Amino acid sequence: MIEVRQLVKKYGTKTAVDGLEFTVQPGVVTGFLGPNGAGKSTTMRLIVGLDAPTRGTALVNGRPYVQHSAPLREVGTLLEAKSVHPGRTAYGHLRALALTHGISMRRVEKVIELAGLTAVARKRVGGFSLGMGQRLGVAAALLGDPQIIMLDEPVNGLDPEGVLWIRNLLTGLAGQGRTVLMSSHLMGEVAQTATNLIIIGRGRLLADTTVERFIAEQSAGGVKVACSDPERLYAAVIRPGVTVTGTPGSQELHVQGVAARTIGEIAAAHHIVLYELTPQTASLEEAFMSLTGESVEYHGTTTAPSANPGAPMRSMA
Ligand SMILES: Nc1ncnc2c1ncn2[C@@H]1O[C@H](COP(=O)(O)OP(=O)(O)OP(=O)(O)O)[C@@H](O)[C@H]1O
Repeated sequence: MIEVRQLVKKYGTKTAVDGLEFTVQPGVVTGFLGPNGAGKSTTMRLIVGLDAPTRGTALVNGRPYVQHSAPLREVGTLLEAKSVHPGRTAYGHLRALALTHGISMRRVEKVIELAGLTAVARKRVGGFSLGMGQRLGVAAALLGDPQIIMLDEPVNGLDPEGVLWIRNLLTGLAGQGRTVLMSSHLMGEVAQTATNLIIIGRGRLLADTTVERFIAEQSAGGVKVACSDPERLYAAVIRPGVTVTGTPGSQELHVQGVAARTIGEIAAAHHIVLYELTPQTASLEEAFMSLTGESVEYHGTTTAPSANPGAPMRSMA
């Protein structure tokens, strides 16, 4: 378990982490999200004692990281600024780490295999691709067979096979009861891999929830309907509290305030053929954007094209 309590980190006048408070539970993968500069990497560095907090505490398995006698066995980390000597081989790097932590060479072989690095284990790290470097970083994180695994952007640079490997690896580790915290900017990946979510913006906690609940809460909702006679369906479903939008001439309607099941029943009762009946849920990406819009520190200048959501169908009443 990771427990972050009233954590603050200031760099001069800049407050990178501003009173964060959350717990990362064992047994599930927790996604750690936030816009650029939100304070994710700083928080992770504070958790493993690479930086000292200005105030507050970060505990791993009940103690500050530095107080563990064999921290590599407690917490495995992949943080962005991983420095591996380019002249070293993957095996040499892991072997050196293992020797300083009393870890067996059998375990070194095991993590090399687990990370899919067997074919390149005796090659120099300087010639590794970004993806191979990531795999080596993950192998190093797993070396001590830790109960807590914390990975900053683990799928960065990985090809689709590598992304799938990380997904299965992390869910497998969580399934063994370990605590897994991963940061990522790839929302689709987080949605597929994580169960819990911690979202921060400008160093503050914005949400401590589950992926499912977060998407449900942030979704505008409604039901997309395509049918043989939208004007008759409109007349059949409309009542106070119900909004129906659509474009005249189109078979599609967007209905808010009536459950999909009820719309289906109404359509059947009126002998209207339904071609589509889809409850609308936001993607994690859309939900994230709607929550963090205010907290984005670095804005681009591109304007998104208009979504043209369609006009309310008052004229069809
Ligand atoms: N050593 C440092 N000195 C000064 N400011 C820093 C330092 N490290 C981080 N910061 C600042 O603290 C804020 C949080 O940075 P951090 O790297 O933790 O964010 P992040 O959420 O990991 O961002 P990204 O998604 O871009 O990696 C940023 O404004 C950053 O510029």
